[in-house]
Amino acid sequence: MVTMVLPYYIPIMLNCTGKRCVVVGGGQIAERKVTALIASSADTVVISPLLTPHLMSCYEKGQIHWIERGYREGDLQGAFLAYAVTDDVQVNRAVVAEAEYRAVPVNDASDGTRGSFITPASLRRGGLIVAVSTSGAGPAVSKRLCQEVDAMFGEHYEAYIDFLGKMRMQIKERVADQDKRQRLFKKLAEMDLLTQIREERFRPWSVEEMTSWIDTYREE
Ligand SMILES: C[C@@]1(CC(=O)O)c2cc3[nH]c(cc4nc(cc5[nH]c(cc(n2)[C@H]1CCC(=O)O)[C@@](C)(CC(=O)O)[C@@H]5CCC(=O)O)C(CC(=O)O)=C4CCC(=O)O)c(CCC(=O)O)c3CC(=O)O
Ligand SMILES: NC(=O)C1=CN([C@@H]2O[C@H](COP(=O)(O)OP(=O)(O)OC[C@H]3O[C@@H](n4cnc5c(N)ncnc54)[C@H](O)[C@@H]3O)[C@@H](O)[C@H]2O)C=CC1
Repeated sequence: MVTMVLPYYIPIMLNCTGKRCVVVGGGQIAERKVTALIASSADTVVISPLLTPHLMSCYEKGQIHWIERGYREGDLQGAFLAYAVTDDVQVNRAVVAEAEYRAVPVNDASDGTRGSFITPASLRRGGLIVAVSTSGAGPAVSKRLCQEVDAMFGEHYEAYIDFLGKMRMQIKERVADQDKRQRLFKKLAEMDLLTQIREERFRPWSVEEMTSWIDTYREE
């Protein structure tokens, strides 16, 4: 019998804004990783002798830096995050080795188990992120499951998440007592707004409505 032990991955949400993220390789897979980095306003550096037309247009628009050559040891200096996404397994291995030496988190697209992190399939609704991973066992399945979840979550989730964020801010501003805050957050999470959202009856609250809700429930 073949036994396969998958790594026990820890899911995290990484804030790459303004951070130097180095992508080694400029092909189709690099394109996927770079698209996410650009969206996150990372300081994205692509090292590759060639770029896909899409990556070239990102470069022309000033969305990425491009180092037009093959990878060299030392390229990960000052990196916050690294992706080894060339079609040359040896190069990807060398990138991973340098990343390990420099303690930079690294993704190896040609062998998930070699890098320190893998990329889940994901969907967004404003601040809501749903990420799906199979720990590398079946990336295409991650993609399909994510599409299924995508179909379950209507566009209205964006308004809901926006509402949650604003309410949380109001509660933090107005309620100093830790226990009271906790109770309000719990109450907020329990409110059946999702039914309203699904039935398209959800209407964003005004600040006055938010503060009056807080005042009503803070002493319970
Ligand atoms: C380990 C991981 C490392 C990483 O890249 O982070 C990895 C590795 C590999 N993928 C391979 C193949 C494919 N990958 C996809 C698609 C996606 N792959 C993604 C992630 C990951 N892929 C990480 C694990 C994720 C997890 O399971 O949790 C997604 C989710 C996110 C993204 O890439 O951004 C993205 C969907 C994006 C979307 O939703 O659209 C498809 C399907 C398609 O492209 O339609 C195929 C072909 C079908 C197949 O092979 O299953 C191969 C074999 C290469 C070869 O043949 O040599 C390897 C190498 C290996 O097996 O280690
Ligand atoms: N993680 C994933 O979802 C998937 C991963 N893969 C893996 O990812 C690898 C890359 O796939 P694609 O992007 O489709 O390949 P591709 O052939 O489109 O692109 C390869 C890129 O690597 C660059 N490159 C080659 N040697 C280099 C070097 N020494 N230094 C810097 N850049 C160099 C090339 O210029 C090219 O831009 C595949 O070989 C495969 O192992 C493949 C499919 C899915």
